[in-house]
Amino acid sequence: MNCSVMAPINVDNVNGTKVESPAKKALPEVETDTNGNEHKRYSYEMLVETANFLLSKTPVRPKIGVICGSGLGSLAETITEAQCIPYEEIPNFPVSTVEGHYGKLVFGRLGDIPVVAMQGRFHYFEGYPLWKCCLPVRVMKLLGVQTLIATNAAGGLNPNYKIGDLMIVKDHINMMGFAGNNPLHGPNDERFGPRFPPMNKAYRFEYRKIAKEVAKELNIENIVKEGVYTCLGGPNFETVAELNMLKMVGVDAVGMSTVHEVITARHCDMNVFGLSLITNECVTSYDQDAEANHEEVLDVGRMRQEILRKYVTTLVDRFSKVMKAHNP
Ligand SMILES: O=P(O)(O)O[C@H]1O[C@H](CO)[C@@H](O)[C@H]1O
Ligand code: HPA
Repeated sequence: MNCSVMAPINVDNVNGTKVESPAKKALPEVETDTNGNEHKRYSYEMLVETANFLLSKTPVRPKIGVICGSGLGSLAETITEAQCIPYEEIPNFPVSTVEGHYGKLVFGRLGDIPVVAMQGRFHYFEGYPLWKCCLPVRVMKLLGVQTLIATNAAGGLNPNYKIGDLMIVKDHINMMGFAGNNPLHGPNDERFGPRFPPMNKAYRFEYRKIAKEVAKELNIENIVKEGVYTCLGGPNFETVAELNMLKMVGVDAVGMSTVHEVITARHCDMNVFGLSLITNECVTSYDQDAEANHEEVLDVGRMRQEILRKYVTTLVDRFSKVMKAHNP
């Protein structure tokens, strides 16, 4: 990736009109509903402003969006004709505070497919409410993105998983949602999606099937697994008792992200593929001496960067063919 930051240009925005790129400014994050109750959230108009700003900065019209997990930012380095926009310059965007998350949006091409990648995501433990963590997903939707590839680093709870394995996410358990913390909490804006979105097909079956075929073609099927992911609030790693409870309810990999992004993406009818890099073994016994740590997470990301780049680039190509077949 040779990242250029281009001068602002005037292009069609999501409403089909010409826009000037505005300087970054903070907009109010409070909306009042029909009963006069105030809710902290991004309004549709704020997100349109953010999308229009981005469209005014780049001629790329992305069809696929990639969220790079912890230590997986190098995924975006395969992007050609890249234009990087730091989060600090984007109206309404939070900033990344976690090591291994650069804090840039990268527009360009993977193969010949126009894409946008987040080099750095937002986590709840950084102090951002879930609706704020998920702002980029709705912005991607407004940019024209139809498919979201959400990657993450995760602890392997399934005893058959080894450090460095890749887990195709088959499903998730929304632990934070059990306690009422959901990115869709609050008034629903039908322009994004329905009040009660179904979630039983969160991770597109067709993409999971393709991902298994591609794993065979690339000769990495021995490290590619499929399983259930859960997100906890973090930032602390889990206790032994917590991990054993999660194991009992069918969790294969544990992290602190992704679930709320996927819920937001499905709410606005994006197709989703989820991929976890197993960066550490979850400690499920009091006899084990190991302790999870973020350095190891980043190291394993570096160790697997070549394979991940090749795998994700190939998946983008195959997914785009499916998208064209459904939407000629
Ligand atoms: O989910 P991503 O962003 O990949 O990061 C994972 O890695 C960090 C812990 O090392 C946590 O932020 C966890 O969520
Ligand atoms: O073991 C883990 N737990 C939670 N989040 C994580 N992110 C990477 N590894 C882990």
